[in-house]
Amino acid sequence: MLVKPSIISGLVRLTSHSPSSSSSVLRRQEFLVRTLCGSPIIRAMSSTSEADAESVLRTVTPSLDLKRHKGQAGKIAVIGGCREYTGAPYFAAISALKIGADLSHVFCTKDAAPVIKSYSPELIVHPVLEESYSISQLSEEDKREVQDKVLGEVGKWMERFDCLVIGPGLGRDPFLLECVSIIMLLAKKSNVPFVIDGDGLFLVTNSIDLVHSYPLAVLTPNVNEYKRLVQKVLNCEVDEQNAEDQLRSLAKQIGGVTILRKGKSDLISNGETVKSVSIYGSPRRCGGQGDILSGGVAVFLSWAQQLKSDPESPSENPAILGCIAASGLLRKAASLAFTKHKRSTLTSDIIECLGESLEDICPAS
Ligand SMILES: NC(=O)C1=CN([C@@H]2O[C@H](COP(=O)(O)OP(=O)(O)OC[C@H]3O[C@@H](n4cnc5c(N)ncnc54)[C@H](OP(=O)(O)O)[C@@H]3O)[C@@H](O)[C@H]2O)[C@@H](O)CC1
Ligand SMILES: Nc1ncnc2c1ncn2[C@@H]1O[C@H](COP(=O)(O)OP(=O)(O)OP(=O)(O)O)[C@@H](O)[C@H]1O
Ligand SMILES: [Mg+2]
Repeated sequence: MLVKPSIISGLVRLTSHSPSSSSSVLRRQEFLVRTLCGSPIIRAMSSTSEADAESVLRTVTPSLDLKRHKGQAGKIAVIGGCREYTGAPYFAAISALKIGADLSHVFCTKDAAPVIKSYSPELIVHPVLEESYSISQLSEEDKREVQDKVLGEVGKWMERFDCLVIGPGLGRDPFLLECVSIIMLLAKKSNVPFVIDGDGLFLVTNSIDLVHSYPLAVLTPNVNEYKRLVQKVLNCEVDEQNAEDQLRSLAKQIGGVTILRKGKSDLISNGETVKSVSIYGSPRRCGGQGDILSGGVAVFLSWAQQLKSDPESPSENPAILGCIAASGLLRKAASLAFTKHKRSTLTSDIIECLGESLEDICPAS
């Protein structure tokens, strides 16, 4: 018997939206859903497969080895942080360290730098980005000089980084975004992978060429950011009934970049495969959880890239592995934080649970 997945999802909606599950009709519907979802036909027809996030985490996380030197477990840079937002770049950068990267830099505006530095002495903070208001009195020529200086400051570090996270708390200032566009070109020239999140997605959605066909680009849109991407690139609205196919088309249309669509289940595609991570996280939706994820993707992607030199390494694309690992770990940490803090769970509580959650899957010794 062939049953379309859309019929199944319709049935799931029917049962889950009903006020009571006590009637015999509903019980029959629930039985049908359970039976059909468990059938091999339906499993084979489903275009998405649930990733085994724990096994990916075990595969990509390097063992701690006394022979390794500082930097080998990852050097990450976050490009973000402006007058309004200082939390987002901090969350991304500190999460990278808490997961296991050796060094975490933040390139932010001059106003944001002292604030971010004061959150943590662990981060290396570069107050180099400029917003329009701070250069409004300058001539066009002087503005170009400022831009060159910004690019020089970031460029001299570029080849040392294993991955960039571009966008958490970046803001939308036009002068700043122009500089960040050129930083992306520099990263591509040096083959440095990057994760685009937050306002970085605002920039990329309006200039898709910045990431088009760059295989080392990962986009991590939330619900709003995804909607804007779909509208701009596919020229249509988000289609929840065909979410996996639409995500695959979107990634393909952007030349095979990897997209992690955040939501109740995280969906990941590079235009070919579609994977989901649905393990239970937390019902708290406090701001900043996406920032943890972007820092995590950067670290796990870097580790998965290192594995490529190993002949026994998994054949899966490192960007996909990085997304699966980061999503799985964030969800596990969010769940643990929620058991401890319930309604008062905050992003900082989840960050505190990253170590314990990873330890549970990949013990340090
Ligand atoms: N503690 C912190 O520092 C945190 C900081 N965070 C940082 O916040 C930034 C935005 O991320 P977010 O997640 O609020 O974006 P999202 O859901 O698209 O927007 C919701 C609505 O707001 C609006 N809007 C947004 N930005 C706007 C702007 N600059 N100017 C004008 N409108 C703007 C947007 O409107 P629209 O674009 O649809 O017109 C939408 O309706 C990003 O840098 C993120 O990293 C977060 O990571 C959380 C923790
Ligand atoms: N409805 C949901 N149920 C369970 N988990 C969710 C849900 N929505 C998002 N998440 C989880 O929270 C993480 C962050 O997603 P979210 O959509 O909050 O990002 P964001 O809006 O970019 O966050 P930020 O506030 O950092 O900008 C995702 O990895 C996802 O696993
Ligand atoms: Mg976000």
